[in-house]
Amino acid sequence: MIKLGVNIDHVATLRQARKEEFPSVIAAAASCEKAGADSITVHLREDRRHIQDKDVYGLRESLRTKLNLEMAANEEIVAVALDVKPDYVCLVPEKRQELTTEGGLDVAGQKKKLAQIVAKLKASGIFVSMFIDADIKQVLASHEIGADCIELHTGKYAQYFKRFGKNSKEFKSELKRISEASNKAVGAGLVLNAGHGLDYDNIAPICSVAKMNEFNIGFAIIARAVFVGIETAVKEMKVLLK
Ligand SMILES: CC(=O)[C@@H](O)[C@H](O)COP(=O)(O)O
Ligand SMILES: NCC(=O)COP(=O)(O)O
Repeated sequence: MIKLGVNIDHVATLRQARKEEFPSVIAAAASCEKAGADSITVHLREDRRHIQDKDVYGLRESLRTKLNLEMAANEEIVAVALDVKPDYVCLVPEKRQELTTEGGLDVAGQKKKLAQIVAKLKASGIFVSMFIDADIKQVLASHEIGADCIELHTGKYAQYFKRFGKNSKEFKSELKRISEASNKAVGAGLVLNAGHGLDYDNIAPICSVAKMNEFNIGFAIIARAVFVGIETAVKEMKVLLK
């Protein structure tokens, strides 16, 4: 069964709307774990639009499963990661003006810088993942710089599912691209994860990708939780990963 990492950024989005102390990110994570989440993902952005440093430190103490910290490859955030020591770090691209993550990290274009950060994180016992597009060049570069894992960006997969439909040539071509990048990653000994824009409608086709380790899913689960509660929303997604 493919594991489920739940990204709880948007519990913090709601809290930050009023700069309140509730809804609690710590309590949300505990509910996700109770419902069967295999890990909890939070994205500590440079602009702190949702997750705050205190959330990351609090989750480090409170989680029973694993803490996956998504972050940009910058000095300030790397220092936080080295202090918190999450189980996993996933290096992602960030642009302040972006609504959400728009693409994968260009690992191939900055190998020297990223290799140094990967080495520092791994020396602290942190498992390092690279958030990349389904591009063989990026997969090979991730392996070259010593990453343990890749997380394939499924934003285009989700867009094409919605815009063209699962039987369209556009969607099938993107799923094929994901499968090819996945095979290359597994062949290189990388752990294979995927995420971004995955939801209850589009999750089935990507479950067929061989050796998929874990999906990181956030927005769709938190949106569903508004109506059914977070435990039910997580359980409903877990069932789809069987
Ligand atoms: C990297 C990725 O696709 C998401 O995990 C990321 O967290 C999206 O950023 P927001 O959560 O700020 O939308
Ligand atoms: N890395 C993907 C993630 O953690 C969640 O992305 P989304 O489901 O909120 O789009």
